[in-house]
Amino acid sequence: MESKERIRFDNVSMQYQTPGGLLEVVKQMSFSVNQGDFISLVGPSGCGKTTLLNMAAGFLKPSSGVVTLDGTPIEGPGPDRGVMFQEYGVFPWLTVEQNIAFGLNLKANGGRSTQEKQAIIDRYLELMGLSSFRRAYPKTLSGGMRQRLALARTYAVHPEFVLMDEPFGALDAQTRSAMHDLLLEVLHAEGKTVLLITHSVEEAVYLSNKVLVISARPSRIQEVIDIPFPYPRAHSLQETPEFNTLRSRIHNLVMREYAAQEAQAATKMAG
Ligand SMILES: Nc1ncnc2c1ncn2[C@@H]1O[C@H](COP(=O)(O)OP(=O)(O)OP(=O)(O)O)[C@@H](O)[C@H]1O
Repeated sequence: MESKERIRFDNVSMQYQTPGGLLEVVKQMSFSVNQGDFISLVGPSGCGKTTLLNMAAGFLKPSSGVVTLDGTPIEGPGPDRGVMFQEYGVFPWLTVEQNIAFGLNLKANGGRSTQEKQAIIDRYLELMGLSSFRRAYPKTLSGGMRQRLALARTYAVHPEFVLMDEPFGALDAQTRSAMHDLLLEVLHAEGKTVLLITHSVEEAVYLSNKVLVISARPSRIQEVIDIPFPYPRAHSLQETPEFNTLRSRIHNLVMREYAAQEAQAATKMAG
């Protein structure tokens, strides 16, 4: 059964004004994000993935076309959409606990009593294994712990949508893998809808129910690949032939687009 459409990119194009002229980044792209989807965007560097995420977040408007949420054009950011960027997105001047509390104390997320807020903070401290570091400052934490704190901050305000731009890129393989499972656990418990940008095809296949391969610029959707594995998922999935078949299929598609983008860049240099 197809679930309800929530976010829709409808014939979206984006051009940026650059010193070298108008750069056509996204071209007439249409796709939907349904309730409960975990969609990964993969594609060559500079193909416009962050641009698309920023449109869903409400930080950017398309040059033409429209991005809607439940049928209404997105006009700006909102507490229903939690955004997590590559940089960890934690405030160095606040303690772990204050970082998690930050979003909860914003007016847009108002309406909760002090006890309710404390219960949410305690729950995420516990879930992310940060309880004994509640009064620590981010600089005293490891990369993985800072990443968990960033996730806790994003989740604490209970956004319906989690929009993530390469959130695990800087982590070592083990921490990354632990973060994947933690993410799947929280999503399973709280039923969120996710858009993730990643350069790791493996990560995309392991986490998503759908992978969008974005083409070289001007970008279109090259292919939408359904990932049929049921949730909850376990690491052993990554050892199966089915997983590897999908991984190499998507990898080949992405490599082709990387090559196309490189060729474009080379032509430009030569011209
Ligand atoms: N505000 C801007 N002004 C001009 N050009 C921009 C602007 N923002 C992005 N670009 C350009 O648009 C293209 C797409 O950028 P975007 O960050 O969306 O790509 P991306 O697919 O997320 O890249 P990466 O995988 O490297 O993070 C890039 O060539 C970038 O330099």
